Amino acid sequence: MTDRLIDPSIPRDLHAFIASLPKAELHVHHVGSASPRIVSELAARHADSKVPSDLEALADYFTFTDFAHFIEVYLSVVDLIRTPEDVRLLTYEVARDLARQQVRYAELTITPFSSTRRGIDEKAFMEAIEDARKAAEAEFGTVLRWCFDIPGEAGLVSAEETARLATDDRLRPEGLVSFGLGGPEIGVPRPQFKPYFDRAIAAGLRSVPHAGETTGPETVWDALTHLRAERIGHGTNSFQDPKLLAHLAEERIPLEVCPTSNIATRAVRTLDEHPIKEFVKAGIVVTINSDDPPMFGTDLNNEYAVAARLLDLDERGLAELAKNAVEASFLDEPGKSRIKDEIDTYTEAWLAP
Ligand SMILES: O=C(O)c1cccc(C(=O)CC[C@H]2O[C@@H](n3cnc4c(=O)[nH]cnc43)[C@H](O)[C@@H]2O)c1
Ligand SMILES: [Zn+2]
Repeated sequence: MTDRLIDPSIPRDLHAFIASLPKAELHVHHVGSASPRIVSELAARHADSKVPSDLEALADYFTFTDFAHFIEVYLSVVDLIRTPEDVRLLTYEVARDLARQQVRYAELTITPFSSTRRGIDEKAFMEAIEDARKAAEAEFGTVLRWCFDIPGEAGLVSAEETARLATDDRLRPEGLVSFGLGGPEIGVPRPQFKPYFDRAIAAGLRSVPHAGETTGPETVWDALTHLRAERIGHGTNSFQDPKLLAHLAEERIPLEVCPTSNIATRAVRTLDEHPIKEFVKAGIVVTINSDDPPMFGTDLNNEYAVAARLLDLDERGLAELAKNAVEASFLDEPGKSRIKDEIDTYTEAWLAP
């Protein structure tokens, strides 16, 4: 972690514990993980883009007035990814950044529609992500899996295309495990996506839509009822509905909580007002994630430090949080046990006198 991200209210040794803690990341976007170095390299390569290539200007560019502004900026970065080699490089570098943070397993949300509609060949796109996935696992030991998400605001044409790319046996990549729904929620009702989620689920994919990030608890109910969500992306506004909190806890539907993202997109005013504490109090399985880390000036380690502060966690509490993510993942049982054992061994060794 860079010094810029060190929270002075957290003891330095807790930061050190987090930095080496084996972790799983369940909610992180492909393009949203492009490091400033990659964005600046691509922006310099494509001079017609409005994305600045200067690192300082980039920090300003990644300051958002609201969620709509965030999506506008996000799409300008999408515009920089123009060839299968850009896709491969981005994916491989994202894996490197995850590995540096001791992330053993990550489910990366990819929006293939945004790339194919911009002219990248669909087969070449799949080959690029798979090639990077295999290289990353061999070289860094980080296991990557994919979630293909519908960019809801782009309409049902994007839903159809995403469902096709996710379920066509000639295209569907080996690493694909789940199906999601992203983008703005306002004016994009969840129920209209039911047929596409039905197809994805029938093809063996797991359902992980974003919901309750920028709209209320009714969107989370819709995601559960119509899209058969097994985890909820964000779910932030669930706190407004005690019945929903009880349901999420009872059914053990994990929330993919991304605290800094919620502040950066102005979905929540301040970290101290974040409802994560209410989720834990309600008995919900909380997982900690980074969403679009460089765009939000964060990384997964920093999100764990934020959680430690907001939930008043020590090393054992942080280890439990890390195990929640492993348990809520779509990794197979032996894979889950391996990472959970590694977390326990690491924690006990750290705490040994
Ligand atoms: O690609 C297009 O042409 C396009 C056209 C219209 C709308 C869209 C989108 O809305 C793309 C949204 C994009 O945002 C990603 N994302 C990243 N972080 C988040 C988040 O915290 N909440 C929701 N969406 C997020 C998402 O994966 C989509 O790729 C695209
Ligand atoms: Zn997200």
